[in-house]
Amino acid sequence: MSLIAAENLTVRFGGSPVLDGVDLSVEPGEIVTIVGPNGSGKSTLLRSLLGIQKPSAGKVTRKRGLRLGYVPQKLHVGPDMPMTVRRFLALPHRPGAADAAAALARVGMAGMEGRQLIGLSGGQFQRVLLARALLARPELLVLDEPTQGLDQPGEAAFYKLIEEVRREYGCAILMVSHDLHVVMSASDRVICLNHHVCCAGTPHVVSNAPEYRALFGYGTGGALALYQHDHDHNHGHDHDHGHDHGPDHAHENDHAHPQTHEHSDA
Ligand SMILES: Nc1ncnc2c1ncn2[C@@H]1O[C@H](COP(=O)(O)OP(=O)(O)OP(=O)(O)O)[C@@H](O)[C@H]1O
Repeated sequence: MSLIAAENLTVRFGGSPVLDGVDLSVEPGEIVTIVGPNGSGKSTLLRSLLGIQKPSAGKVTRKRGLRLGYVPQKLHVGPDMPMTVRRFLALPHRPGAADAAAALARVGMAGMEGRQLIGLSGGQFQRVLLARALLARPELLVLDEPTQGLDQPGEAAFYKLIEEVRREYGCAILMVSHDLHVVMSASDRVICLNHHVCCAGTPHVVSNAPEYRALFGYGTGGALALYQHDHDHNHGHDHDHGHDHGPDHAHENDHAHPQTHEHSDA
């Protein structure tokens, strides 16, 4: 049974629909990524699935008792709003100290409970948002452009973390992303949205679809094909440059280098 499904989902804010007859489902354990141009309705689709946005037509079905974790696109914390990581993790439900510590450790932020949110780097803040979402022990983790504003190593490290979380928690992941090369290496399924579903399927299929190419161009499509990546292969050389980047950059560049390998599990 699907964890979540949209059927003929339509959302209008006045004029022409922002979402028009969208069908989508997420199955247990899979990573599904939504790509699409600016304003194509990606966030609206996530908000509809989460129940924050009411559809004009169609319906959303969730598995009964579905445990959801949500990492929003942006969260502005101003200097006039002092808040520690510990307090932030307690919104809206206060976790036990051990659970909070474990969630922070899982995202590479062990012992950071007492830090002020305002003092965190972009990458550290994203990790705290992820830790907060993990406290729900989600069966489905929903992320809206989780690496916006991060540099490329930070981005690659964050996606690697998401893959690890998926493995450990066995949760499905539904995300919106603009980081096309990472999307293509880290997703089981890609949905290309432009108010309606233009095309959907494995990264390989989508990157070669004419509908996708019409939106993103041949240049990008070519680059994406290069980025398709076998998760299990050995690169045959060491990507660790011999210095410690700290938690923000605890990457091995696994998904940051062009590879000519085809995706083995696509
Ligand atoms: N609550 C709202 N009221 C009116 N219009 C809205 C509302 N929410 C979204 N829109 C409009 O719907 C369209 C799609 O917005 P949405 O944020 O879903 O797109 P997106 O694909 O996520 O864009 P981006 O890639 O820029 O984040 C935009 O034109 C936006 O202005």
